[in-house]
Amino acid sequence: MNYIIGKNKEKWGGVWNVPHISVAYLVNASVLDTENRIYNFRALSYYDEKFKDDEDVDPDMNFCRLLRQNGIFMYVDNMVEYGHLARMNTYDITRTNPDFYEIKSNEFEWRRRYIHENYTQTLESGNFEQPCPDVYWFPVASPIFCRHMIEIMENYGQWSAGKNQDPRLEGGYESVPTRDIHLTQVGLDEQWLHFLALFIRPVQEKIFIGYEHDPPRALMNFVVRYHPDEQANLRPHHDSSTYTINIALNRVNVDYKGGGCRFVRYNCSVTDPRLGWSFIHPGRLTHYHEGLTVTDGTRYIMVSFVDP
Ligand SMILES: O=C(O)CCC(=O)C(=O)O
Ligand SMILES: [Fe+2]
Repeated sequence: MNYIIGKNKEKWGGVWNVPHISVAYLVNASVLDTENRIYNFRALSYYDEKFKDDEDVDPDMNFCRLLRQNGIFMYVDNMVEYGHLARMNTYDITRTNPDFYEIKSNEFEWRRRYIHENYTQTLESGNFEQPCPDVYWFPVASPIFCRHMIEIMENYGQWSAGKNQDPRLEGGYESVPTRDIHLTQVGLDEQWLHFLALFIRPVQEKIFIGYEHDPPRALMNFVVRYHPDEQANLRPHHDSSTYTINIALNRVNVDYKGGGCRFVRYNCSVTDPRLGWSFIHPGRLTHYHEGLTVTDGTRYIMVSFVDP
């Protein structure tokens, strides 16, 4: 009912007196006044002497029955936006930043919290900045996205050695290794594919016209950590991707100095990445590129090789 009416508020908006409500309600505190003991607040809907041993009594039914018996009216109201219920059954509180894992089950909240405030407007306008030839740049991740991603990785803590031998890979060998953590290691790989399909694919289709691959595939999704004493840069290479996503998770000249990405063929560097903005560029042939040296602090980026 709420769905149908919600779409036609002018015509159908109102407040209805109803005999039964469930799941979510606003209750005037006086109704639950413990002095009057109409209901026992301790067990709210369950408590009723008569049914206290009956496990089959539905809590909603019993609660509403008690209200009716005591002459307390119940209403459904679609005139005011009170919010909505998040799904909690998928929520895994053993994770660092469990909200971040909820992109599929609580997409509405996820989007509001983790997507950059200018993402939609940029996508709709179709005006994407192009700092180097066929390297485009767009806002996608909110500052909280960036912080939560770094926290998830640092909390997990098992950064790779940045060596050629890499037991996480099928062949056991990475020719251009970074010090990184893969999303599979923190249980975010499925969520990431959803993120690519929802938020990256529409941008890609507007920029590289005629390439349509739905849903996008990606096996290599990882956060790189650059630090002068660890890995400070990345030598020129191609990515094993049709296109690559590279999101800046922290701020140049605030969190680190130096860094950035240079495209060798065009002798073009982007040295002023913006927090939560992503590059999108072809992975092979023309876009031979390198990670420039970080001279101070720690630089974090989220990289994804899409359609390998
Ligand atoms: O440091 C950068 O921005 C480049 C990273 C990169 O090319 C990669 O991880 O494949
Ligand atoms: Fe790369």
